[in-house]
Amino acid sequence: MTTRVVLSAGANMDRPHARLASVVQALGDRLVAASQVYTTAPWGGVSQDDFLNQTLIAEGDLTPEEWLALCQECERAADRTREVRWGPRTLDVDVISVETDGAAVLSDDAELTLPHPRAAVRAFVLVPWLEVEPRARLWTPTGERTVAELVAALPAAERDGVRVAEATR
Ligand SMILES: Nc1ncnc2c1ncn2[C@@H]1O[C@H](COP(=O)(O)OP(=O)(O)OP(=O)(O)O)[C@@H](O)[C@H]1O
Ligand SMILES: Nc1nc2c(c(=O)[nH]1)N=C(CO)CN2
Repeated sequence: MTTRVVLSAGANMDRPHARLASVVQALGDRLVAASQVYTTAPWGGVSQDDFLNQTLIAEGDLTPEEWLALCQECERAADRTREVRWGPRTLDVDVISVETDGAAVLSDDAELTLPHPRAAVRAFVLVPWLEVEPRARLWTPTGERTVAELVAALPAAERDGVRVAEATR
């Protein structure tokens, strides 16, 4: 089964640029598009350093669960620990959406909820995604929306908190 996945990678501790690069490397030739790396204001109410975020699109013969496993393997390789919810992290890789034969996979399983239930309100996911896929669409509880519409609906302050990062290694 060939699937197409949208992933969101984020990091705000200990060499965040290199952490994002490790996800690109893990995807290898399955990577079909990578946004620029963005500096983003922390979302979720925890006071912490800005994040670096990148949205990645990949295709391959992986099930949705296998894409999640690949994301979690990247997090483990980055020594990711779970301490504070929405707090600082070396690397977080979320599965935003999965398509098979052009149709979105929908799941309300807590282990893998698809599309990602908070993607539609996260500027740090949507703005980089729009860069690489201007016609992208996302299922939300109120129906299918274009990512462009979702970005336009965000509070301006949240959109403005997402900026292309300076290239650093
Ligand atoms: N679409 C998804 N992508 C990634 N993880 C998911 C998804 N749906 C459910 N999960 C589950 O969420 C659990 C917690 O994930 P994680 O610790 O990365 O959350 P978080 O990054 O703190 O918060 P958020 O989920 O809001 O981004 C994981 O164990 C995973 O099984
Ligand atoms: N800007 C930004 N904020 C976040 C991020 C993230 O990747 N970027 N990840 C979080 C953990 O889910 C919580 N808050």
